[in-house]
Amino acid sequence: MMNEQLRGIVRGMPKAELHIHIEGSLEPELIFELAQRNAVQLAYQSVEELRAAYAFTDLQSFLDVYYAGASVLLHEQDFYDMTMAYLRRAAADNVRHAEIFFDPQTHTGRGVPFETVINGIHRACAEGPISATLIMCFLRHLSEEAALQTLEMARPHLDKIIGVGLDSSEVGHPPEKFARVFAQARELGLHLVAHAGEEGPPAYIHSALDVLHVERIDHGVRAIEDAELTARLAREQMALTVCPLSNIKLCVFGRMDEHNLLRLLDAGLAVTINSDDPAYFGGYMNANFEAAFDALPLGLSHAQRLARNSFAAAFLDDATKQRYLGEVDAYFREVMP
Ligand code: HPA
Ligand SMILES: [Zn+2]
Repeated sequence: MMNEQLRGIVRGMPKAELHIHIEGSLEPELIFELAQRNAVQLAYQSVEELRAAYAFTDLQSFLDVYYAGASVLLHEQDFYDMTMAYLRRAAADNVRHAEIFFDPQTHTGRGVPFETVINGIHRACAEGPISATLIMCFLRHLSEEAALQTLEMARPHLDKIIGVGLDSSEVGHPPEKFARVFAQARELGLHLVAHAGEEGPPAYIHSALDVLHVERIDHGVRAIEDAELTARLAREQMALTVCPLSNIKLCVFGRMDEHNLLRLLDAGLAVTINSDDPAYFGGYMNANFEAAFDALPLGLSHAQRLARNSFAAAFLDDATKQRYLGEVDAYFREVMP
């Protein structure tokens, strides 16, 4: 258990969030409010009954509930309200900058127009209390053809996204399946990331790097099973966007004191801490930091390193990045005993 002084420092430090699915920030209360507003019938009778369904055994058991929750999003204002609620909550945790994933296919598959989704989310980012940019994710359980069509739909909106990512059911859907769509996104000058090594094997991290040419690995915790890969990730300072509470809720690790976050840091990897789907996994950024710091022997120097890593791995221009890194260092000079 960390001491209260360190807890205060970790809560107050400036940080960036690089792994947040905006649909995963939809709180049960807002799901019910939107269901009522839009006359959508849910399979759950109450907020309590919905929350009771948040007992996951693996990634797929979560995704089934997560896609059901997203079914209440119909109008641009719904996407705006969801995103604004997240940005306000992140600001309260001293998140200065967020790079937000969204899953257009979850909505276009239900007949919601692509522009309804992106315009609502983007307008909230433009008006919200913190800096925020968007990464469009392809659902890997669907075909590469469907991903290519989604990239086509995004073409008139390229000024609203900074990159593309890959999420949903990992095992059985390796990065190679999306080689052509990532090549096209790269041609368009978009940043590239992919979920890899959450439930999938280290081989998926290799192919995310070598076939898709990603610039960050989302999760990546299974890298540690491959010593050569671990050494490469350290050598290349390839950022991992680790999500501690997510990993426990989805049973990637049995308990937080078994999480390999500190082992990854000790191996020299560019680890960051993130919330993934905060409405479903028990907390936003500071809850993730506190859960990790409570269970693992992490100290002040780790806190500073994690805060620095989050800005260093962000898709920001160099001057902005240096300004945030300077802000982190100034904060730690101030609080250092
Ligand atoms: O943690 C995740 N993994 C894969 N897909 C997802 N979609 C939302 N969260 C996740
Ligand atoms: Zn994720």
